[in-house]
Parts: sequence; structure tokens; C-alpha cells
Amino acid sequence: MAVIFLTGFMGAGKTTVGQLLAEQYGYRFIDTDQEIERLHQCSVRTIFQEKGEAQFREIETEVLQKETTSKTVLSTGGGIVLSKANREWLSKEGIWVFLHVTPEEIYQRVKDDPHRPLLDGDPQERIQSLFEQRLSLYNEAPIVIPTSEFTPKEVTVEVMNRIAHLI
Ligand SMILES: Nc1ncnc2c1ncn2[C@@H]1O[C@H](COP(=O)(O)OP(=O)(O)O)[C@@H](O)[C@H]1O
Ligand SMILES: O=C(O)C1=C[C@@H](OP(=O)(O)O)[C@@H](O)[C@H](O)C1
Ligand SMILES: [Mg+2]
Repeated sequence: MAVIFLTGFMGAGKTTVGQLLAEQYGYRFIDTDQEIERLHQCSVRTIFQEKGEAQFREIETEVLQKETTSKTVLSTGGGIVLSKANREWLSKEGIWVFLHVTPEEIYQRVKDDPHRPLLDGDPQERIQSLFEQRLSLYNEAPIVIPTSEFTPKEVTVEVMNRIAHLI
């Protein structure tokens, strides 16, 4: 009766693959960003603007903890790993998967999408710098899945293969 946490950089495919994975298992699908937007009735971008990143992170942690229930695929926002407490939660409370993607591929996937406030300005520079800051945190996950050269369906199958013994 597992909960599966999908983590990784913006554009890794956490939201996309999470939905496919939940369909395959017949599990509930929760995306922390979508849940925050539903609870607060406004966009992630607006929350960043009006409340600031620190408060967004507090809300994100609350959602992570509250929605950690059995038979759930929980797709997180890319910054969930910034908090040590969140990383401990991910490692203790469920199956923690890191969807890996290269900075070049991230840029291709997110360049036309205005929804990510942390990529405002020069997105290529922002991606490179955040990637370098965060890679070691994502790599604390026990299960690492490359995604850059695979379709969401292929990534989903690979996640299922890699966690089959834990489900
Ligand atoms: N494996 C993949 N190959 C190509 N494009 C992908 C892949 N996974 C996701 N995408 C695309 O990249 C964008 C970001 O995906 P999304 O699931 O929102 O990522 P995340 O939730 O990790 O930020 C979407 O347009 C999605 O269709
Ligand atoms: O990496 C980050 O800090 C963020 C990633 C976003 O989610 P995705 O990873 O789903 O894009 C969203 O939570 C917010 O814009 C902050
Ligand atoms: Mg997402």
C-alpha cells in the first residue's frame, strides 16, 4: 500500500509521468502545485508574488505531509528537496524517485511555459544555476530514472520496473 514520490527539476516530467503512473496502478494522483492552487484558489506564480517563496515552501511541506497516504502517486514541485525535513520525509514515508533530466532538455521542455516564476529573466542561466545548486539533493533519492531521451510513457514503464519489488 505504497505512496510514490516523484521528485526532480522543473520539466523533469513529474506531473506528466505521475498521472500516467497513477492510472497504471489505479492509485490516487496528487500534484503538490495543483493542490496548492486548488486550496488557495490562485496560481503558484501569484503565491510567489504575494506571499513570497518562503511561505510557498511552508504550504508545500504541509501538502506533502497531508497527502502522504497509501495508494497515492504524489508529484512534487522541483523545490521540495530544498528542505532537509522534506528529504527525510521522502526517504522515510514512501518510495522516493528522482526523475533526472539534463539542463538542455529542461530548457527545451519549459521555454514556452510562463508558469514557473523561478525561471523568470534568463531561463537558460536560471536552469543551469538552480540545477547545480540542487543536483546533489535530488541524488539523495534511492531510485534515479533518466528521462531526457525517453517519452513520458517509457519513463512510466521504467519507474514501474524499478519499483516493482517495493509495491
Ligand atoms: N519524457 C518527456 N519527454 C518529452 N517531454 C516531456 C517529457 N516529460 C514531460 N514532458 C513535457 O515537458 C513539460 C513539463 O512537464 P511536467 O510534467 O509539467 O514537468 P514537471 O512537473 O516535472 O515540471 C510538459 O510540456 C510535458 O509535456
Ligand atoms: O523548482 C521549483 O522550485 C519549483 C517548481 C515548480 O514545479 P515543477 O517542478 O512541477 O515545475 C513549482 O513548484 C514552483 O514554480 C517552484
Ligand atoms: Mg509539475
